[in-house]
Amino acid sequence: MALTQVSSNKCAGGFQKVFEHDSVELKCKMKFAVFLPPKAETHKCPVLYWISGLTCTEQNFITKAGSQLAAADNGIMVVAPDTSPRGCGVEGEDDGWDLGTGAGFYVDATQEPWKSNYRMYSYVTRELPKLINDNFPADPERMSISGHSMGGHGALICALKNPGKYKAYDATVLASGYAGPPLDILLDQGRDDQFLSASQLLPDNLIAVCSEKKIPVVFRLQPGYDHSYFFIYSFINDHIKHHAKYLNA
Ligand SMILES: N[C@@H](CCC(=O)N[C@@H](CS)C(=O)NCC(=O)O)C(=O)O
Repeated sequence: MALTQVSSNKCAGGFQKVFEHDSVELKCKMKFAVFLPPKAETHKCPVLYWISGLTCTEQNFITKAGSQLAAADNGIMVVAPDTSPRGCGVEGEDDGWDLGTGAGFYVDATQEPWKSNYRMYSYVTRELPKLINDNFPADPERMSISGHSMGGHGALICALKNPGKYKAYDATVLASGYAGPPLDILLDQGRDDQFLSASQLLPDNLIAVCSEKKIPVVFRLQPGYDHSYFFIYSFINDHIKHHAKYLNA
Protein backbone atom coordinates (compact mmCIF):
# COMPACT_ATOMS: atom_id res chain seq x y z
CA MET A 1 0.00 0.00 0.00
CA ALA A 2 1.53 3.31 -1.08
CA LEU A 3 2.29 5.91 1.55
CA THR A 4 2.65 9.61 0.76
CA GLN A 5 4.73 11.67 3.16
CA VAL A 6 2.85 14.82 4.14
CA SER A 7 5.44 16.29 6.51
CA SER A 8 8.71 15.46 8.22
CA ASN A 9 10.28 17.44 11.06
CA LYS A 10 13.40 16.61 13.02
CA CYS A 11 12.26 16.29 16.64
CA ALA A 12 13.86 15.03 19.88
CA GLY A 13 16.79 13.64 17.87
CA GLY A 14 14.45 11.63 15.65
CA PHE A 15 11.69 12.54 13.22
CA GLN A 16 8.04 13.46 13.60
CA LYS A 17 6.34 12.55 10.33
CA VAL A 18 2.83 12.51 8.91
CA PHE A 19 1.75 10.19 6.09
CA GLU A 20 -1.35 9.79 3.97
CA HIS A 21 -2.66 6.61 2.36
CA ASP A 22 -5.77 5.11 0.79
CA SER A 23 -7.44 3.08 3.52
CA VAL A 24 -9.03 -0.20 2.45
CA GLU A 25 -11.17 -0.45 5.60
CA LEU A 26 -12.42 3.14 5.58
CA LYS A 27 -12.53 3.68 1.81
CA CYS A 28 -11.00 7.15 1.99
CA LYS A 29 -7.64 8.86 2.35
CA MET A 30 -6.37 8.69 5.92
CA LYS A 31 -3.55 10.49 7.68
CA PHE A 32 -1.50 9.17 10.55
CA ALA A 33 1.47 10.56 12.46
CA VAL A 34 4.54 8.51 13.30
CA PHE A 35 7.38 9.49 15.61
CA LEU A 36 10.65 7.73 14.74
CA PRO A 37 13.08 7.79 17.69
CA PRO A 38 16.84 8.02 16.94
CA LYS A 39 17.09 4.29 17.72
CA ALA A 40 14.93 3.51 14.65
CA GLU A 41 17.88 4.44 12.39
CA THR A 42 19.67 1.26 13.42
CA HIS A 43 17.18 -1.00 15.25
CA LYS A 44 13.65 -2.30 15.09
CA CYS A 45 11.61 -0.47 17.74
CA PRO A 46 8.44 -1.23 19.69
CA VAL A 47 5.37 0.79 18.75
CA LEU A 48 2.96 2.64 21.00
CA TYR A 49 -0.36 3.42 19.30
CA TRP A 50 -2.05 6.55 20.61
CA ILE A 51 -5.71 7.06 19.77
CA SER A 52 -7.15 10.50 20.35
CA GLY A 53 -10.49 11.83 21.51
CA LEU A 54 -13.50 13.52 19.96
CA THR A 55 -12.83 16.25 17.37
CA CYS A 56 -9.13 15.37 17.06
CA THR A 57 -7.04 14.64 13.99
CA GLU A 58 -3.57 13.08 13.85
CA GLN A 59 -2.23 16.55 14.80
CA ASN A 60 -3.51 17.08 18.35
CA PHE A 61 -1.32 14.52 20.09
CA ILE A 62 1.88 15.32 18.20
CA THR A 63 1.59 19.09 18.62
CA LYS A 64 0.26 19.28 22.17
CA ALA A 65 1.19 16.24 24.25
CA GLY A 66 4.98 16.65 24.34
CA SER A 67 5.55 12.90 24.03
CA GLN A 68 8.55 12.93 21.70
CA LEU A 69 11.42 13.38 24.21
CA ALA A 70 10.24 10.50 26.39
CA ALA A 71 9.61 8.32 23.31
CA ALA A 72 13.13 9.12 22.05
CA ASP A 73 14.65 8.29 25.46
CA ASN A 74 12.85 4.95 25.55
CA GLY A 75 13.42 4.03 21.88
CA ILE A 76 9.70 3.83 21.15
CA MET A 77 7.91 4.66 17.89
CA VAL A 78 4.58 6.41 18.47
CA VAL A 79 1.79 6.13 15.90
CA ALA A 80 -1.19 8.50 16.16
CA PRO A 81 -3.94 8.09 13.55
CA ASP A 82 -6.82 10.37 12.67
CA THR A 83 -10.01 9.65 14.63
CA SER A 84 -12.48 8.82 11.83
CA PRO A 85 -12.90 8.49 8.09
CA ARG A 86 -13.28 11.89 6.43
CA GLY A 87 -15.14 13.23 3.44
CA CYS A 88 -17.00 10.02 2.65
CA GLY A 89 -20.30 11.82 2.30
CA VAL A 90 -22.11 9.64 4.83
CA GLU A 91 -25.46 11.19 5.67
CA GLY A 92 -25.38 12.84 9.10
CA GLU A 93 -21.63 12.51 9.63
CA ASP A 94 -21.17 16.26 10.13
CA ASP A 95 -24.34 16.96 12.13
CA GLY A 96 -22.72 16.87 15.57
CA TRP A 97 -19.27 16.97 17.19
CA ASP A 98 -19.66 13.64 18.97
CA LEU A 99 -20.68 11.27 16.15
CA GLY A 100 -19.27 10.84 12.66
CA THR A 101 -16.40 12.97 11.43
CA GLY A 102 -13.79 13.24 14.21
CA ALA A 103 -15.85 10.80 16.25
CA GLY A 104 -15.43 7.27 14.90
CA PHE A 105 -15.33 5.67 18.39
CA TYR A 106 -12.91 2.93 17.27
CA VAL A 107 -15.76 0.54 16.44
CA ASP A 108 -16.85 -1.24 13.25
CA ALA A 109 -20.33 0.10 12.48
CA THR A 110 -22.92 -2.56 11.70
CA GLN A 111 -25.76 -0.48 10.28
CA GLU A 112 -26.43 1.73 7.28
CA PRO A 113 -25.40 4.39 6.47
CA TRP A 114 -22.22 3.97 8.55
CA LYS A 115 -21.11 0.39 8.00
CA SER A 116 -19.06 0.66 4.82
CA ASN A 117 -16.79 3.51 5.98
CA TYR A 118 -16.93 3.68 9.77
CA ARG A 119 -14.59 0.74 10.52
CA MET A 120 -12.08 2.37 12.88
CA TYR A 121 -11.74 -0.77 15.03
CA SER A 122 -10.44 -2.81 12.09
CA TYR A 123 -8.36 0.17 10.97
CA VAL A 124 -6.49 0.66 14.25
CA THR A 125 -6.13 -3.02 15.19
CA ARG A 126 -5.33 -4.50 11.75
CA GLU A 127 -4.86 -2.23 8.75
CA LEU A 128 -2.70 0.39 10.45
CA PRO A 129 -0.40 -2.01 12.36
CA LYS A 130 0.22 -3.97 9.12
CA LEU A 131 1.02 -0.74 7.30
CA ILE A 132 3.41 0.30 10.07
CA ASN A 133 5.10 -3.09 10.28
CA ASP A 134 5.53 -3.26 6.49
CA ASN A 135 6.91 0.26 6.04
CA PHE A 136 8.82 1.22 9.18
CA PRO A 137 11.46 -0.39 11.44
CA ALA A 138 8.79 -1.67 13.84
CA ASP A 139 9.02 -4.83 15.94
CA PRO A 140 5.61 -6.47 15.31
CA GLU A 141 5.88 -8.46 18.54
CA ARG A 142 6.06 -5.37 20.73
CA MET A 143 3.09 -3.04 20.47
CA SER A 144 0.90 -1.29 23.01
CA ILE A 145 -2.02 1.09 22.96
CA SER A 146 -3.07 4.18 24.87
CA GLY A 147 -5.43 7.07 24.35
CA HIS A 148 -7.51 9.88 25.71
CA SER A 149 -11.26 10.12 26.27
CA MET A 150 -12.97 8.39 23.29
CA GLY A 151 -9.47 7.03 22.59
CA GLY A 152 -8.98 5.87 26.19
CA HIS A 153 -12.12 3.79 25.79
CA GLY A 154 -10.92 2.74 22.33
CA ALA A 155 -7.57 1.60 23.71
CA LEU A 156 -9.23 -0.67 26.25
CA ILE A 157 -11.71 -2.25 23.83
CA CYS A 158 -8.88 -2.94 21.38
CA ALA A 159 -6.87 -4.56 24.18
CA LEU A 160 -9.76 -6.54 25.66
CA LYS A 161 -10.88 -7.91 22.29
CA ASN A 162 -7.33 -8.94 21.35
CA PRO A 163 -5.82 -10.58 24.43
CA GLY A 164 -2.05 -10.59 24.27
CA LYS A 165 -1.79 -8.39 21.16
CA TYR A 166 -0.86 -5.26 23.10
CA LYS A 167 1.85 -5.35 25.77
CA ALA A 168 0.43 -2.56 28.07
CA TYR A 169 -2.93 -0.87 28.69
CA ASP A 170 -4.01 2.59 29.70
CA ALA A 171 -7.70 3.33 29.58
CA THR A 172 -10.86 4.30 31.39
CA VAL A 173 -13.48 1.61 31.05
CA LEU A 174 -14.66 -1.62 32.56
CA ALA A 175 -12.57 -4.75 32.38
CA SER A 176 -15.15 -7.09 33.90
CA GLY A 177 -15.16 -9.85 31.29
CA TYR A 178 -11.42 -9.97 30.72
CA ALA A 179 -9.74 -13.38 30.78
CA GLY A 180 -6.47 -12.80 28.91
CA PRO A 181 -2.89 -12.20 30.03
CA PRO A 182 -2.32 -9.84 32.97
CA LEU A 183 -3.22 -6.19 32.53
CA ASP A 184 -1.46 -3.28 34.17
CA ILE A 185 -3.48 -0.08 33.94
CA LEU A 186 -2.22 3.42 34.60
CA LEU A 187 -5.12 5.84 34.69
CA ASP A 188 -4.85 9.58 35.16
CA GLN A 189 -8.02 11.61 35.59
CA GLY A 190 -8.21 15.38 36.00
CA ARG A 191 -10.32 16.26 39.04
CA ASP A 192 -11.58 19.41 37.31
CA ASP A 193 -12.41 17.61 34.04
CA GLN A 194 -15.66 19.09 32.73
CA PHE A 195 -16.80 15.69 31.44
CA LEU A 196 -16.19 14.14 34.87
CA SER A 197 -18.46 16.66 36.57
CA ALA A 198 -21.04 16.06 33.80
CA SER A 199 -20.96 12.35 34.80
CA GLN A 200 -19.82 11.29 31.33
CA LEU A 201 -16.68 9.61 32.65
CA LEU A 202 -17.01 6.84 35.19
CA PRO A 203 -13.59 6.00 36.59
CA ASP A 204 -15.13 4.66 39.83
CA ASN A 205 -16.67 1.81 37.82
CA LEU A 206 -13.27 0.82 36.48
CA ILE A 207 -11.70 0.90 39.93
CA ALA A 208 -14.51 -1.25 41.37
CA VAL A 209 -14.20 -3.89 38.63
CA CYS A 210 -10.42 -3.93 38.82
CA SER A 211 -10.42 -4.49 42.57
CA GLU A 212 -12.99 -7.26 42.17
CA LYS A 213 -10.99 -8.94 39.38
CA LYS A 214 -7.63 -8.18 41.03
CA ILE A 215 -6.42 -6.30 37.97
CA PRO A 216 -3.65 -3.90 38.97
CA VAL A 217 -4.68 -0.33 38.34
CA VAL A 218 -2.98 2.83 39.47
CA PHE A 219 -5.62 5.55 39.49
CA ARG A 220 -4.48 9.10 39.99
CA LEU A 221 -7.04 11.86 40.45
CA GLN A 222 -5.05 14.95 39.54
CA PRO A 223 -6.30 18.07 41.37
CA GLY A 224 -6.93 21.15 39.24
CA TYR A 225 -6.51 19.45 35.86
CA ASP A 226 -9.21 19.52 33.18
CA HIS A 227 -9.84 17.41 30.05
CA SER A 228 -7.41 19.23 27.77
CA TYR A 229 -4.04 18.46 26.23
CA PHE A 230 -2.47 20.63 28.98
CA PHE A 231 -3.45 17.77 31.28
CA ILE A 232 -2.09 15.14 28.88
CA TYR A 233 1.17 17.09 28.47
CA SER A 234 1.60 17.14 32.25
CA PHE A 235 1.54 13.37 32.68
CA ILE A 236 2.58 11.91 29.32
CA ASN A 237 6.11 11.13 30.55
CA ASP A 238 4.75 8.76 33.20
CA HIS A 239 2.62 7.02 30.58
CA ILE A 240 5.47 6.59 28.10
CA LYS A 241 7.58 5.12 30.91
CA HIS A 242 4.69 2.83 31.89
CA HIS A 243 4.52 1.44 28.35
CA ALA A 244 8.32 1.29 28.00
CA LYS A 245 8.50 -1.01 31.05
CA TYR A 246 6.69 -3.70 29.01
CA LEU A 247 7.77 -2.79 25.48
CA ASN A 248 11.47 -2.88 26.39
CA ALA A 249 11.28 -5.81 28.83
N1 LIG B 1 -17.28 19.82 22.39
C1 LIG B 1 -15.97 20.31 22.49
C2 LIG B 1 -15.06 19.37 23.25
C3 LIG B 1 -14.24 18.43 22.47
C4 LIG B 1 -13.10 17.86 23.30
O1 LIG B 1 -12.91 18.19 24.50
N2 LIG B 1 -12.30 17.02 22.70
C5 LIG B 1 -11.15 16.47 23.39
C6 LIG B 1 -11.23 14.96 23.36
S1 LIG B 1 -12.77 14.40 24.03
C7 LIG B 1 -9.88 16.88 22.69
O2 LIG B 1 -8.86 16.22 22.78
N3 LIG B 1 -9.93 18.01 21.97
C8 LIG B 1 -8.84 18.47 21.16
C9 LIG B 1 -7.81 19.30 21.83
O3 LIG B 1 -7.98 19.71 22.99
O4 LIG B 1 -6.76 19.53 21.18
C10 LIG B 1 -15.44 20.72 21.13
O5 LIG B 1 -16.04 20.39 20.10
O6 LIG B 1 -14.40 21.39 21.09
